[in-house]
Amino acid sequence: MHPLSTESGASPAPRPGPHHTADRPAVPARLEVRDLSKTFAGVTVLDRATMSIAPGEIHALVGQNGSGKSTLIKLVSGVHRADPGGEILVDGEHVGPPVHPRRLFEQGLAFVHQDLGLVPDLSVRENVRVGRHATRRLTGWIDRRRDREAVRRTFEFLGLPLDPDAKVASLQPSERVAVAVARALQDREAGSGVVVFDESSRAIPRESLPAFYDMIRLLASQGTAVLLVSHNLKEVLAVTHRVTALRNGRVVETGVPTADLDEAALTRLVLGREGRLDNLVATLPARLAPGTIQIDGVAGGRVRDFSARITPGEVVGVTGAIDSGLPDLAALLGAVRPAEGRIAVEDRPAVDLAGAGVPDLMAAGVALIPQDRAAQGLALSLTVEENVTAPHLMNRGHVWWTGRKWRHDETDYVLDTFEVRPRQRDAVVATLSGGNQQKVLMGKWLLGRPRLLILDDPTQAVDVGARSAILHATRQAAQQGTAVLLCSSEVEDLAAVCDRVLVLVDGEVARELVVPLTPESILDATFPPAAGGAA
Ligand SMILES: Nc1ncnc2c1ncn2[C@@H]1O[C@H](COP(=O)(O)OP(=O)(O)OP(=O)(O)O)[C@@H](O)[C@H]1O
Repeated sequence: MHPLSTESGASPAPRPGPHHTADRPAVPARLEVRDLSKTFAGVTVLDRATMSIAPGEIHALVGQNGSGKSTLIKLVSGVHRADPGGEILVDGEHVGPPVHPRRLFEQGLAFVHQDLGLVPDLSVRENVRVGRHATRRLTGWIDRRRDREAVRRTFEFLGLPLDPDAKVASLQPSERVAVAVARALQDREAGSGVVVFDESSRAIPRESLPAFYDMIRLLASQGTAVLLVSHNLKEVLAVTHRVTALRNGRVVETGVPTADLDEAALTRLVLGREGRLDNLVATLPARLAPGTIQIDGVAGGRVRDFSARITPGEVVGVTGAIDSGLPDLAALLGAVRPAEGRIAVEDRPAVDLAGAGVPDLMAAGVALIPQDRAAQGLALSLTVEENVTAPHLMNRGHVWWTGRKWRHDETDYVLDTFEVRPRQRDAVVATLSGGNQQKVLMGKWLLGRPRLLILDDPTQAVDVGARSAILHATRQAAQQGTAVLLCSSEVEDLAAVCDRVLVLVDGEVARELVVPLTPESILDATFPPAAGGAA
């Protein structure tokens, strides 16, 4: 088995202990939610959700973008107040709603969000103990020695020998997750509590995932319950014991044993229909158009020298390990980060990235669909229609009027192509779920028919159905003459849509793969087995 494949972290966790036996009283669920509902402005987005998790269980919460997963988590964590009528119990004790953060802490409910909420410049000790520092009795000063001891004990329990004085910025991604977990679980007995990982694995590169899964299994083996919110169906199948699926705000199935599911069955559970990821290179073959896009000598961050030649109509993938420069590349090419290098689009004058900004690239026909959609891609306080049509007003509108029909039509096209939910042109983007925001962003840039489209991990945070729609739209954009550069570590995505894949090593293109591509061939070229050393 490949040391870095998802399977390397994939042996299922031991099953949690039985809920009750003939000679022992029934053990209450570690976490139980009963009939939790949430209504925003008259719209019920979660409707009487009920589920329970046993001590020692790893439970998955799955569902399409906008199905209500985050809303359910936010009701349990007290970020949102549930509609009247529901109940949250931990170890059989009522904890809300309303939920008080202090009560959650006492009951051992801990939440690890995708961004982890750590301060990179502070030490492990400072991050873990913030708000809970031990103080000296007489002076009230922070007692670093006691803090350090408390942190060391917590890491012992997690099986990780982390130095409490190390800066968080210097840690591996999986170690950072451990710091977030340690902060959540400190001062608590081993085996107690519930840890909710809300799409946390998105913060972790592929090569560090096995270590993260091992930590989850260790927590569960000690009796802690784990709730894993995830769009990654392979991860759900590999790591969890049971699954709860939400669809349109309702629990459609709960407590389904993962052992009874395969990827197709889990996809049906999420989507309510089949959702196979086709090989789009075969179904939508390349239609190369005349012209060339030449990228030369791009450098910045860990990227030392990236050059590529792309033909309009071609989808070229770029991949690499976390330290290859891949995470920096799209932002450099899109002039979002300071960069050197040049991009020449067909016969237009080359854009010098050293002096260029986003408007220069847009004028040259280059569009970047960034990862950080809130900071770089979307105006969160505007509506879907305003976001989708804003970049095109100058082309489609008129000096005196902006036109309404084309704006409605193009917004409807995006809403339908990507199945954005809710399907409302006037929905404020901030109120959409994360995955639905991603779909709006993709549609917004595809409508502009760019000459070069740079995609930065476009399927992160999207459900299995939207992922297929996004990859389909990518291939279609290429067929209409756009040159596409897809920067991604998702080997299934790359294999499904790319005509070629460039592999970055140490900031330079080290290998080039051509069709036929498979996830395995891309993985092997990215992490050659001889290199070994899985995390
Ligand atoms: N503050 C809010 N105001 C109005 N509607 C909201 C608000 N927060 C969430 N919603 C709506 O509630 C629904 C459920 O959103 P939620 O974020 O729970 O989905 P999700 O399953 O977590 O999606 P994703 O997988 O994309 O993160 C969506 O239709 C969303 O637009």
